[in-house]
Amino acid sequence: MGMVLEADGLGKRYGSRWALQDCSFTLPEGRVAALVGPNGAGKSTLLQLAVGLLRPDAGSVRIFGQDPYDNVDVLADLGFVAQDTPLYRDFTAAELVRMGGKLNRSQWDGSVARVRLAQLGIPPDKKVGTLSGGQRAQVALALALAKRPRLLLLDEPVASLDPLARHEFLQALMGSVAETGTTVLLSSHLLADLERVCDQLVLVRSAQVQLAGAIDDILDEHRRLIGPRHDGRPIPGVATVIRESHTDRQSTLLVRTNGPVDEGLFTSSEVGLEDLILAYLDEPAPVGSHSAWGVPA
Ligand SMILES: Nc1ncnc2c1ncn2[C@@H]1O[C@H](COP(=O)(O)OP(=O)(O)OP(=O)(O)O)[C@@H](O)[C@H]1O
Repeated sequence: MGMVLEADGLGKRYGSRWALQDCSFTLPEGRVAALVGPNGAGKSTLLQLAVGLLRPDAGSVRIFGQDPYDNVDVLADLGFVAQDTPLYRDFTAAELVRMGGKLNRSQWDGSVARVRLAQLGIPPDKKVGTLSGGQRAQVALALALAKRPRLLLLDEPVASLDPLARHEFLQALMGSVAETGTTVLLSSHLLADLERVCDQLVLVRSAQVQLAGAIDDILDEHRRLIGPRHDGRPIPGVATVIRESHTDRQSTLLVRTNGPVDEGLFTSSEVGLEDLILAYLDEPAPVGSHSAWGVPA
């Protein structure tokens, strides 16, 4: 299977602080990948590196085998909706659809955008600057779908949509994926939505990729173990303890395995995607955060 996106040791620094560091993963063709992580983890930075809006300070990212910063030709196959869905506010939605047609001659299908926007009741003749935030997001998404990209990168696309619009948008996205085979990388904090539509996961925390791969494989690798109070000694079959809680006698551990775990000692059960992601995202505040605010740690 071809790789649409290959990140290798990818890093980006703002001043002396790494926004993304040593990031390596691949995204196979035709997959829908969830990009998750806490606020400030580096998700938008990763997406902007992938579309060539930022130049890496370390490592590389390749899109269809090419460096997106140096090869503008790659952009013809990319659709990107940035977090704040920037649009020319003085243009109407109809003008933006026409403009999309002029700027993207090869694969552009303006009827995709027109049909979507008509279904959503978005007026074609109103300046987009006067639409609501959710309506503007819908216009940006419709334009991205009309481009018929081979890779679609969406930075929190559904954050400003109402629940019904969110559901409908994700269905339309899945329809488009099924029809055209588009690969999607989609950042969101809405884990239940992601669980419904994604088959790949990229989890970023503290500027680093903690998990990346097929969701089924990742879930297979993790277990919840319940057993006698654990004293911290290595457990055969356990590579990493992700989260642990203890009572006087009993420990509950969420672990990443690297082999079979002794089921005589622990009761082992599967972990759901949402629980798994929450366990990985649960991290202490960075060193110095409390003193910076003058409050006790
Ligand atoms: N232009 C910039 N200049 C300086 N620092 C920046 C800039 N853009 C992002 N950062 C910093 O880089 C880090 C990663 O930011 P990024 O926007 O990639 O996070 P994110 O995971 O997308 O967050 P969120 O979920 O809140 O959108 C943060 O610490 C942020 O403050």
